[in-house]
Amino acid sequence: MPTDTNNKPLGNPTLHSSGKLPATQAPRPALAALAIFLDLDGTLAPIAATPDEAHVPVATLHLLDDLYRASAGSLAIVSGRDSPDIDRLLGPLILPYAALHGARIRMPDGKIETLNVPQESLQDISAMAENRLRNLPGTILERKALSVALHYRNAPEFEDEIRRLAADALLKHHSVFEVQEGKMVVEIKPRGASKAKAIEHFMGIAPFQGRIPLFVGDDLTDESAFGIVNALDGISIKIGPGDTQANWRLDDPPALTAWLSSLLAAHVSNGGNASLDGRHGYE
Ligand SMILES: O=P(O)(O)OC[C@H]1O[C@H](O[C@H]2O[C@H](CO)[C@@H](O)[C@H](O)[C@H]2O)[C@H](O)[C@@H](O)[C@@H]1O
Repeated sequence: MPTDTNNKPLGNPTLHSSGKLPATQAPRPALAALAIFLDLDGTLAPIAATPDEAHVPVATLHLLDDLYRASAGSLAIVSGRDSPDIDRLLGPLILPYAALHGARIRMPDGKIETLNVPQESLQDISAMAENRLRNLPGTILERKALSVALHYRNAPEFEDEIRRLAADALLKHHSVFEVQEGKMVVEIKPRGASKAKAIEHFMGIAPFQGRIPLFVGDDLTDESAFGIVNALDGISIKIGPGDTQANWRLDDPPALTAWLSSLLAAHVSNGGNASLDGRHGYE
């Protein structure tokens, strides 16, 4: 039975139409006890027609800043995006992150750890993708430091072609790369990199260590993270519809910001403040 911040049962939860409980009825640990991990696209930034058009609303940036402080820095972004994109989308905030599906991590002290990936293989895949996508108008090739994303949101008729392209690319490079499907996208990412491993890594270090992990995501790449968070007795929340192993669900990014704001409000009404000396842009 879910409980509130005082461990009181919340009563009879009503199932979300999807068969998952709405996260409004999830346990609500104090922010000081939480390790907060948030996906970016589809979770903080509403899905847009192209990667460049996505943005995080300003009110969400302020909320993240407050949560970061109130949780004493125990908040990280866990995304498939490349690292410069994460900083651009969240600017002026500079937050710990796992970028590129966990292949690159910025630790709480600012140090960056990157998986070793053979650049020749990546270039080979990129060149092949560029060549074949030329014949698929409306598709987008997103080149990232350690992966490539093949987008078909604006050309759904090429979904099968894109899947074939990714499979062909892996014929030669499957020992170091693997396919990650997502929302109207097929990505070729470093084999073994995962959001689950990134969260495990963060959970082994301060200030995350010893806290209850919370992860919120919306997409297939988030499923491994839901799995590890469940295994650690944390709180896993899926944004939007679709099968998931997350334990809770919220409808969309505004529902998430409302829920996170309520955690912050409980923190403030319990006498908490948001006090971490600022590397952030909102002083
Ligand atoms: O792990 P995430 O932070 O959710 O990133 C996953 C991928 O998100 C981006 O693509 C998705 O969002 C785009 C903008 O809304 C949308 O146009 C696209 O269809 C989605 O698949 C991003 O471009 C990828 O690099 C991320 O891996």
